[in-house]
Amino acid sequence: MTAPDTILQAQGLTKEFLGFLAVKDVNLSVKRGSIHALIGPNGAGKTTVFNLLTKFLTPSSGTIRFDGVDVTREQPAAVARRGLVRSFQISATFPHLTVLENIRVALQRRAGLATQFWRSDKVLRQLDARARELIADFKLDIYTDTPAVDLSYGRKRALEIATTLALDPTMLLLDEPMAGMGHEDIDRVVELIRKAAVGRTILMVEHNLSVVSNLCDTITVLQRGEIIAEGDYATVSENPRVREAYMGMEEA
Ligand SMILES: Nc1ncnc2c1ncn2[C@@H]1O[C@H](COP(=O)(O)OP(=O)(O)OP(=O)(O)O)[C@@H](O)[C@H]1O
Repeated sequence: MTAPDTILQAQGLTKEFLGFLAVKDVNLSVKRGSIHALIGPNGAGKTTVFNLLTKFLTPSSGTIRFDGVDVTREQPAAVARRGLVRSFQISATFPHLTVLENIRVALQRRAGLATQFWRSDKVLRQLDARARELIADFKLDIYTDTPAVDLSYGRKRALEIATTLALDPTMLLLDEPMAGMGHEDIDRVVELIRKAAVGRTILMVEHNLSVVSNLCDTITVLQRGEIIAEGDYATVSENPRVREAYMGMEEA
């Protein structure tokens, strides 16, 4: 039975690749409205769990329930329609479209208008208003008419998150949102994620422990495919198994 405040629950999740157990009997509950991180040293199985949860991989055994529904056998697009959306899954940005055009395309997809450009001016004007709101939320105003390809790396990630939010997901899964970013961009994206989390649940795989400590309510630590600790940052960072797993890796 799933507790009502649990939005995503994996039970006994296992993934075997040709005899190698990359994920072993993982039981994970994500609380509705929380920002939850999945961390662990290289090769711990984070990406595999992430791909299992978003249905990009089929589990060897175990179940996944989202919002009270068993989605273990569903296709990625079907779970995305239920509101469990992986950043960059549906919303990859188009490099030669401007910021406004990229967000408009995502909003049109959500509204089911992607192939109906003949829709009334009124509907398109409403989409434009929402697009400009998202652009302002993400502080991309001065880049409204800039092609995505000309944005800095951090702003490109901001645009990608904005296009994902245009789909208005209930739960957002982010795979290493800070990868390859400098300090200034990291601070900006942390704020964006905090904003994106209002009224939503977020699960992220992230290597940057200072980001995790500052942003996440719950942290699940994986090592060799198994959960070795879970709790808030203070709790997991004091756990001897976690300290051992991360020994000498704090700055990684
Ligand atoms: N398609 C695959 N076939 C075989 N082995 C795989 C496959 N995908 C992942 N693995 C193995 O499963 C283990 C877990 O990999 P995974 O990428 O999930 O770890 P990770 O925690 O995301 O690591 P990183 O932090 O380095 O990205 C690794 O040993 C990896 O080599």
